[in-house]
Amino acid sequence: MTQIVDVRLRRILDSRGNGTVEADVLTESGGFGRGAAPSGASTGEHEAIELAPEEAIAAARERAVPRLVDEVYAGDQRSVDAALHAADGTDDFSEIGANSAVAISMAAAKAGADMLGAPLYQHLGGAFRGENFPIPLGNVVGGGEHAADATDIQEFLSAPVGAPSVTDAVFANAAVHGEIHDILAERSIPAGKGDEGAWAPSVDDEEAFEIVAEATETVSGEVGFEIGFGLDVAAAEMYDEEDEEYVYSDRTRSTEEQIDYIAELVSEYDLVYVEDPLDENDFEAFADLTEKVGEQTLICGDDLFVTNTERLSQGIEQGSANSILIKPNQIGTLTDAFDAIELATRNGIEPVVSHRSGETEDTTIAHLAVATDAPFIKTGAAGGERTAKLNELIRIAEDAL
Ligand SMILES: C=C(OP(=O)(O)O)C(=O)O
Ligand SMILES: [Mg+2]
Repeated sequence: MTQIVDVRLRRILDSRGNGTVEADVLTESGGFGRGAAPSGASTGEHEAIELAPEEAIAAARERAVPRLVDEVYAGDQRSVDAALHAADGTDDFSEIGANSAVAISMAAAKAGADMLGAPLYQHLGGAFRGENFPIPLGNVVGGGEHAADATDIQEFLSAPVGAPSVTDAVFANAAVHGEIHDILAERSIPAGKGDEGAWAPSVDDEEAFEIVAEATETVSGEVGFEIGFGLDVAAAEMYDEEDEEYVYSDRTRSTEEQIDYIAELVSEYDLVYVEDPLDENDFEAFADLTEKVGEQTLICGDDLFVTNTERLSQGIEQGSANSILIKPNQIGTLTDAFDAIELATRNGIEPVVSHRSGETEDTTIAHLAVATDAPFIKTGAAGGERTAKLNELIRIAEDAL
């Protein structure tokens, strides 16, 4: 019933106005699924390879489509993703592009769900998925690779950890985003937005901490539940490999100083989450920091792990982190993303399902987070390609009751 009979690929726009790959998968009995690849700006060195969309589409048409059409069932996700790996033949999707692979993988999952008449989260998670909903981490102030002349730290993330429901949490993050707009106006600080819709004011990190702490406290008082905040430092982007130091606008920090700095920030601001506080190849420094503050906060590996089970296994062995970011396009298929989540969960590592800075209206990650019972999802606070996922979470929560 779910045998794939057609795969169509096209180039569409992403939220940065760049081209990306969209896939349609059709099945024998009329099932239909559509998936679109996101794209990173602060990409990890060890991610699967994104090709130019035209190149990825041509390669996938030649190598992957013949292995899928009349060969594989869309309802059997592991077979779909195994066919994509076989078609590519490398370990980083450098032949067909991780952008083609992830678009097809997500489209096939949706076609499978369509045929079964189940919502995607149900198809992926099955009857025994958990009953929890992810807490959304909302990017409210940012800079780094996502905005010029703004903060050194890439993302300041509102974290409504006390929200009674996913809907309350989504609206709380939007309120924090709005409150920050007001604070910036009061201080006469002009602010455009970065790639993910976060405010990108020309302030130093210290002032950004002050503003985000004030905004989360104010909104928390208004809504009556706890809203903390966290960071994506994206430290690999500021690490100078030759001089072995972290380069900030106003100073540099050695690895030891960076560890101490982050530990101080965790205590001072009660941070609930810190992503990529250190360089993407420094499993050891990550372990030192996790040893120091892992009881108080989540130390999350994004560029460190790149959703890759081999790198995650090394991190587990060395105690490098207690959380992992999950980005399906970093590894190329939903199966690989699921395997990373499963390995993490089995080892007490909290998975955070995540968008990319370049996004589309695709909502697969909202379903993936619910299907896998992930405790967090990072998918922005405002902006159409971000609210696509947040609004889908609200619908899923209503549907799942
Ligand atoms: C979402 C992120 O940014 P990008 O997609 O640019 O890697 C991130 O670093 O977590
Ligand atoms: Mg990151």
